[in-house]
Amino acid sequence: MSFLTRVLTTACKQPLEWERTYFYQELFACGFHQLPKLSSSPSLEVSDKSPGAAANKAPGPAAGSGGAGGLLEPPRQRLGRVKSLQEMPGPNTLYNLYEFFWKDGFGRIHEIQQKHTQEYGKIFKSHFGPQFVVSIADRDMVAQVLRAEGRAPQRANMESWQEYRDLRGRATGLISAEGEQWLKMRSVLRQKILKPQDVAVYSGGVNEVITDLIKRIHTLRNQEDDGETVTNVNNLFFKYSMEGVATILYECRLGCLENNIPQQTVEYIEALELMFSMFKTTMYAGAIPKWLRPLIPKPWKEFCRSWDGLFKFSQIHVDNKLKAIQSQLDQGEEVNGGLLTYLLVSKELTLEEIYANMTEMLLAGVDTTSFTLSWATYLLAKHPEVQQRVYEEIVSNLGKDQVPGALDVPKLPLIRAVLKETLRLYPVLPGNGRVTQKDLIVGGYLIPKGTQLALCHYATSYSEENFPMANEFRPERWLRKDNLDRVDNFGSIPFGYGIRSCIGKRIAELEIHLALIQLLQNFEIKVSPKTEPVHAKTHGLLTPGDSINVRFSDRK
Ligand code: HEM
Repeated sequence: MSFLTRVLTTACKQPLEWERTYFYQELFACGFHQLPKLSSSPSLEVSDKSPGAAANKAPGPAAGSGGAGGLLEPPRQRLGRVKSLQEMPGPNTLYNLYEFFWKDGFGRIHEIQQKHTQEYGKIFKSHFGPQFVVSIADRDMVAQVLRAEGRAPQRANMESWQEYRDLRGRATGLISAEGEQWLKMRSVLRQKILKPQDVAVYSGGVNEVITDLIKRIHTLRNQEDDGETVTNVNNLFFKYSMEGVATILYECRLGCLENNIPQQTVEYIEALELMFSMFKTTMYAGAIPKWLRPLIPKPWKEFCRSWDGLFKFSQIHVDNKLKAIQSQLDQGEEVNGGLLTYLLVSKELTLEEIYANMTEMLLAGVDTTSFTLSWATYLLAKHPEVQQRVYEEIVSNLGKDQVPGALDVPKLPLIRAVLKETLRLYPVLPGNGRVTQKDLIVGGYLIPKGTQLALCHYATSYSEENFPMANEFRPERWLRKDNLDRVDNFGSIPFGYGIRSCIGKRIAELEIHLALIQLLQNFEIKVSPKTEPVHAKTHGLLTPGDSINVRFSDRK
């Protein structure tokens, strides 16, 4: 999902102006109403908190109900002087070019966020040649920006994605669409996968995939001398995530966890790898104007080749489903199924839109989930005492063998806390982007409409103000002491927030929670002597920089 990093480097673009009618409706649907009710503030669009001040409060929902459209002028006497972008600190262009192109900054975007926050404060500007980005690394300011969003927020300039789709006559999916087009698709898809109860029906299918995952672990560890180690566990979780998400999206099995993976699936994986391997080339290519493509054709050609592969794969599976539905209808049978069946039968989206959304959701759903599972496994192996507590919680609620369903997960707050803490320490998307759709005053600066914002989630996740002992793995910090206790925190919003947040959040949670529960029921996960401390690197997403090798010892 290299769209994130494109966000960080693409140019400002003038967006459309939107009203904000559906914002809270969607916000509540996303379950984010549990976020802290925070202090009152003159309006949603303004915050008088200086960047350096302690971040304990963010503008509250009530404040957000203020009108549609442009900047609500703050009472000047409260805000003091509103500063211009010229006055905002930040690294200069030359330094950025040196850092990114010479010192391989693209692999360290997460660390650079932290470094720049320390050097320039919680709001700073950066230039990448002609491109201009305002970075925000403060949880209150992030909250302010996201809560002020209109009805169709613009994530970033997705020009190259759009160009490919125009070239091939393809539709846009949720990730690449904007404006009314995005709103239409989002309102269809959100009805089917945005709430925990929507995805609970997929527990059975996901559990079948987990059975195969466990079989695969047995096969892999038997190939090792110690009979326990699985090297580069991310390879395994990649296959699990792909199989799991395809079970939900395509309503079929792909065979990723078999010894011999079907050719079609192998080709898809190659296309996906190509998409990621060319991440850096694409970044460099972003700076190359179109007229130079005849001279430097490779990045654009590879980009198109990879998208061709991804679209082809989705199209095959969507068409298969369509044929199956048609034959059921021809025989007068009732048609039942999941998301894809619903989309094909209801015709709320065109066939091209269905291809595009299936392609983009699969792209968004595989690596994100597998990296998170890899990190969670790594952290549990490194913290046996935490693992033991989680295991005891599972055994006392479900026993050693009971296969969990989605409805069991709320009984296991620690497993949920493990996922939240994993995503705090390793947010798969270390930052996110927005293009402002109206003038805003943030951190005392006037940010004009059309400015590219980078929301620095990695930096806020590691801020001691937001999370005491931030470098430590402490899942308990996410446990609620009582019903009134609020543990959600804008410092860590790994799935984003509000109307344009991750639509696959509930799918990812289902896949990860159920897999972790069954893994712990079956195995004690231990660090392998083959594993050095693993550091994160940015490669489009925040990925493990080295192989994670773990031992899966049978539970006695
Ligand atoms: C641990 C796993 C995952 C993480 C951490 C994650 C995180 C994110 C984030 C941060 C965004 C951007 C939100 C924003 O701009 O505010 C996003 C968008 C998106 N994600 Fe996920 N994601 C995960 C899994 C999935 C899965 C499993 C799917 C699909 C089945 C998926 C589909 C999408 C789509 C389609 C979007 C674009 C939504 C839109 O623009 O309306 N994601 N994700």
